[in-house]
Amino acid sequence: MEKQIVLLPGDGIGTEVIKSAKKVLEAIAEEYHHTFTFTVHAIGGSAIDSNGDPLPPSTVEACKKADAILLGAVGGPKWDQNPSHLRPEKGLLGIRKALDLYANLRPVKAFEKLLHASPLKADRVQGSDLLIVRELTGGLYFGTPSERRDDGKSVVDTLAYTRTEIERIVDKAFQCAQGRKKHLTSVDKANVLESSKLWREVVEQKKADYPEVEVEHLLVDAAAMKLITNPTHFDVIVTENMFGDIISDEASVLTGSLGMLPSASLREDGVGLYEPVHGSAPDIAGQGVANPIGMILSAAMMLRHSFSLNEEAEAIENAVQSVLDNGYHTPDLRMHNGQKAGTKEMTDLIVDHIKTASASTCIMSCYA
Ligand SMILES: NC(=O)C1=CN([C@@H]2O[C@H](COP(=O)(O)OP(=O)(O)OC[C@H]3O[C@@H](n4cnc5c(N)ncnc54)[C@H](O)[C@@H]3O)[C@@H](O)[C@H]2O)C=CC1
Ligand SMILES: CC(C)CC(=O)C(=O)O
Ligand SMILES: [Mg+2]
Repeated sequence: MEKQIVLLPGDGIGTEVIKSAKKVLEAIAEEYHHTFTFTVHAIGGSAIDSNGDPLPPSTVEACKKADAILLGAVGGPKWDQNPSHLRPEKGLLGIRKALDLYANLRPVKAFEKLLHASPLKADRVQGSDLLIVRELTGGLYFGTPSERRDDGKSVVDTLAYTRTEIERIVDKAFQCAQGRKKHLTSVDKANVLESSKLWREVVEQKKADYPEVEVEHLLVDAAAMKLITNPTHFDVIVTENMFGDIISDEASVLTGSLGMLPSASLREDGVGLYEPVHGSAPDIAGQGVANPIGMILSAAMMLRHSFSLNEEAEAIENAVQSVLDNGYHTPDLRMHNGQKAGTKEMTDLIVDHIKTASASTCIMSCYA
């Protein structure tokens, strides 16, 4: 298979972990006989520095032509005081909107070996396996007006959704639930917000189209509490943009680190951008210690969702699992035992495992 992949490293640890994903994909290409061609384009703070624009038109054009996109992370203190239109985050929001990537899938799975890396009690975390389906192109991050008023004495942000925008993300979540444990939790603030009342109405209406899926509604404050007190209660969670942003960082605590979580941002036709859930982590950038697993698992999601390469995606996931099972982990995972590894070492261990596993599969099939 031949595929064109656009890499958007961005800023901070984004530039470090994207190298890991590329290395892993190169190993997959070699072992499974695919041709992946990578081109690098600017986004975020580094694009402000190079092009005076957090999302240069050339980046958007390249992304539109690509078979899939991998993004590291954007942002950093250097650009924090910039005016809103020159913030790195505008680049990320801009590419999501430009490609209509409305469905953000954020799987959260507690690895057995890392149960003690979570500050939560291991017996609570054990067996956690949930999927957050976050609406990604509407809500507060995109509403207008969003501005200071009265010489800075007041301010307004706007939370707007159309029924159609809610319907398509709710449909996506029901479809995900159908392929999993058939339990859907819709998270909103329908006791206060009009937008949430419409959200709940749409979920109730869509229920009839997916009779096998059990549906519940939770208010976001209670959902945040239940997510860490009873995480195995959840299968698929569907929620609007900002609630999804917040509860997914919270859910990462189940895995031991924000650096573990991957994501896929999808358009209706399957076009996708894949990125870890974390940001540019300025506190550890440049030290070679960033956890590459969220980024590497995002590359696996790319293989599965954009290229239908399920076996190859599984090869990456199995390699990650094995390296963790062998006791290796980056320093963000607070473990009492095991072997600490940096970004490059973790990546090389994962690559080695992919190569060894593929070689042994070949030997077994040759003798079969
Ligand atoms: N998708 C994106 O590009 C995102 C960008 N940001 C931006 O990133 C910058 C920093 O934001 P923060 O609030 O600090 O969030 P962050 O996600 O960058 O970091 C939060 C904490 O988690 C740790 N962490 C995150 N990823 C890690 C990894 N792979 N390995 C080890 N530790 C990891 C960091 O060291 C930090 O202590 C800001 O400019 C923000 O706007 C934030 C979230 C998402
Ligand atoms: C620019 C932010 C909305 C990025 C973020 O925190 C996210 O998508 O998780
Ligand atoms: Mg976030």
